[in-house]
Amino acid sequence: MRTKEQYIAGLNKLGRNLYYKGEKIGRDHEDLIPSVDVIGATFEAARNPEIEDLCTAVSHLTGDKINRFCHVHQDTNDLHKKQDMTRALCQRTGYCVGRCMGVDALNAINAVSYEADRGNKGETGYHGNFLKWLEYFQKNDLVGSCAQTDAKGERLKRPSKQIDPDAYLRVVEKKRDGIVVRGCKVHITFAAVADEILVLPTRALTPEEGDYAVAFAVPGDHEGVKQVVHPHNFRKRQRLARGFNWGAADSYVIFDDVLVPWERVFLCGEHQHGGICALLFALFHRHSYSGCKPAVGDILLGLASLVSEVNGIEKADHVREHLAELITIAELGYAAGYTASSLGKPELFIPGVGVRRYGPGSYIPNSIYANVGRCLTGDSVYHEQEILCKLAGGMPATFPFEQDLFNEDLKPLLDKYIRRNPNIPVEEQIKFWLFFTDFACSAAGAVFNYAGVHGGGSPIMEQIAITSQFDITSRKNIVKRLAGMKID
Ligand SMILES: Cc1cc2nc3c(=O)[nH]c(=O)nc-3n(C[C@H](O)[C@H](O)[C@H](O)COP(=O)(O)OP(=O)(O)OC[C@H]3O[C@@H](n4cnc5c(N)ncnc54)[C@H](O)[C@@H]3O)c2cc1C
Repeated sequence: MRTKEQYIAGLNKLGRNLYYKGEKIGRDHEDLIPSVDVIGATFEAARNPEIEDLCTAVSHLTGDKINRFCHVHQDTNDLHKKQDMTRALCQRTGYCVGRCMGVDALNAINAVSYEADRGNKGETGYHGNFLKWLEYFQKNDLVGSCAQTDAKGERLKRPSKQIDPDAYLRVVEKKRDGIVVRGCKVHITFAAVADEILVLPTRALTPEEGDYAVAFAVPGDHEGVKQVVHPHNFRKRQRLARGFNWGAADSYVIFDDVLVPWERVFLCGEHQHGGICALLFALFHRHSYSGCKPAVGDILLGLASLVSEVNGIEKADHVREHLAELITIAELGYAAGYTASSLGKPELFIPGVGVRRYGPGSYIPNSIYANVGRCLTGDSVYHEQEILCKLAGGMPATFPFEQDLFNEDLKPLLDKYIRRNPNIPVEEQIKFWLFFTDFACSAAGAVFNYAGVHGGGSPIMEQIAITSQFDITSRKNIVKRLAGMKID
């Protein structure tokens, strides 16, 4: 396994294909440092005796000890550990830990490449390609990002009905040495600081949309790949350092006629498997959300509880109600993920087919529970913010800048007027309000809320997943029986 320093050294060897504010930048740009530190924390955790059991696994390919973010889940215990690792690391860094997109994508592709080869009666070698790539990925302890979301053009039109056929990434040419792909994947988190980008389809596809059914992996700086990067960082600090300086960076990843060698192609043309790959990545990712969202819930609860203390209102009745609500959302999200892990099997619900054994025996979380947890917690994001806003009052919106807090003319006056609870030193109150502002009332804070609602799919997508596979008929029959009605 690599150290954080080795990861950074690897990043700095990548070619300059990142565009930011009109310039080409290196991966050592100062606005990417918080993102690098977040991913760096996943390397440190794998070597930390306190948490290494959660953060490492034994490779089913080589028997080597590997970072859990590179692992294919072999049993329900692996699913539980991924969920708990995600919660623990998000608590440590203060928000998204970034490496789950890669592990979720590789687990989806592992199963889909196997099934596609089986469907093709062994005429394709997708799974062999994938396992070879996976061994390289695990041995070198690489960081993967997942590029699923396409530009998508007109929302109500399918890929094949778009005016611009490149609105969804597609294969434009098949050559002897590889495939040529064109398109743009948007909002790709941490792609700028990842070693590898795993690409897979966004949606269900029809037989004439085989060119869109493509999955592959390329290095982050692969020839023809351009990334337009948007970092989300907190306001810079000079004097009052945070416990962890969290940040993220999302990219528009443009594939400008990119040649992908055949050995890195894991699916190419099988439209049903393309749709299943989209669904399966979303499922693994919604399961990861049952780890990260409860961690964000832990931070929201800490903020709500501390802000009540700082404001001296902790004994007020409405505070108890709000704290109970925050705990309920986070813990129900966790419980749903826990159940999804416990009920995990090498099985998948396939729309129009039903539940069937899927993949080479690796474990897939239960889809109903992964989806209901994600739906509940994603839909609660702005309600949680409303609770924080009600408890905080207006302070986070107008809190003075750090330079003013330390200005010698102003410091005694600001200390005097910022102080609320006499039992908490004013310096502690200042640090608290600065962090509260970062988290709940900043540009980066606003981005997290969008990520909380849409990451892993908008709530409507979970509602479709839930209602399309839940046995609603049997519930109608319960009522019919109780009501004395005829059951068909
Ligand atoms: C901060 C952030 C990080 C992300 N990270 C990643 C990542 O790492 N990798 C990745 O692949 N993706 C990532 N995503 C993308 C995320 O999965 C998408 O935002 C989500 O799936 C919604 O897609 P969209 O943004 O294109 O929304 P849109 O599809 O534009 O949705 C906008 C509205 O249109 C509606 N709509 C869309 N299509 C239809 C339709 N056919 N019929 C009816 N209504 C429709 C939607 O319900 C919604 O109300 C990230 C998103 C965010 C915000």
